[in-house]
Amino acid sequence: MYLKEKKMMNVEKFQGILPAFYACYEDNGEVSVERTKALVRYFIEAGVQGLYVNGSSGECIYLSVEDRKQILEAVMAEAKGKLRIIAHVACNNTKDSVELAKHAESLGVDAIAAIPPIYFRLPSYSIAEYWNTISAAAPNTDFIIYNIPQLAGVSLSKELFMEMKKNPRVIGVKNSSMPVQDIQNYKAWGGEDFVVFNGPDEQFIGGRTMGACGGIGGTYGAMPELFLKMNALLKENRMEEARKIQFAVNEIITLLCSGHGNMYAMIKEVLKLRKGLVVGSVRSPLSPLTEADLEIAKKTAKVIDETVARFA
Ligand SMILES: CC(=O)N[C@H](C=O)[C@@H](O)[C@H](O)[C@H](O)CO
Ligand SMILES: CC(=O)C(=O)O
Repeated sequence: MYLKEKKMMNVEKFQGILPAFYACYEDNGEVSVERTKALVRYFIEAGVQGLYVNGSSGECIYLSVEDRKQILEAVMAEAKGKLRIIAHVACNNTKDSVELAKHAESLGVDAIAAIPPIYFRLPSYSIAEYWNTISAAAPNTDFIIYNIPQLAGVSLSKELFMEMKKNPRVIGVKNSSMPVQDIQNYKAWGGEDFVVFNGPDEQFIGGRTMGACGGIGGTYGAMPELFLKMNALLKENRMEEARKIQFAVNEIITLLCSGHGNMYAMIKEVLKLRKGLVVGSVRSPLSPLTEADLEIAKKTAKVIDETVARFA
């Protein structure tokens, strides 16, 4: 008798809490390798399952191809073998995206991901061709579709989904649309081992309940303890307790968004206050914090600490 090695299911492999990684800058605004590595170490210590690198929260839209390579290299240097790494590689033109896809594969990431091309409203077949060309540039790496219609201006229709399903490397969708039913649909169309991540942090428990195996989120980094706790409670079917945390988290997200400066600048300040991590501010045209925002950051950090002490 022999033991046949069981291949790990994708829904197991990508289970859990995968914070969207933030761009880390020097004080002069250039990408910081050291600060990037320090942020990775923070996430490892926090006990998250993986990271989503160079996505919306990573300010990908304002980074150069070189910046993005540098960030991913720094992340992989710290995280390889310790965290699942999904590299978002879309650049709004096929050529640069292909370059980043090849680069990501060469570093051994667990998956690549891409938004659709923005600005011009392209037909579905152009979007499919864009994604498939990117995927073909990383032929040994799984591909995840990033559906974020409110920002990208395109939503992942059934037609486009079915076209993409023909590509065997397409294993999942990171779904940031607001209807949680989209998650149910992608699961139903994708099949048992199709991975769907919840996008909107404000409805994490909703997305998980509708079939998401995990979440990728822009605010997880400010309070990973709370998302990890919600996920653990959901696994034990302790919905009432998870809901209490979700409601508290949503108040925190409202605070994070209440400054004059951009939410990611607020989160980075909160990281400094809570954990002593210095990762710089945000890149223009995103606005940095004002003096008055610093007070909001202090209040938010305090609320997070109190909420963690209460629930996690
Ligand atoms: C639109 C957007 O950026 N969505 C992110 C990813 O799905 C979320 O993680 C948000 O950052 C979060 O829900 C805060 O609104
Ligand atoms: C999830 C998210 O916010 C990102 O794409 O970075």
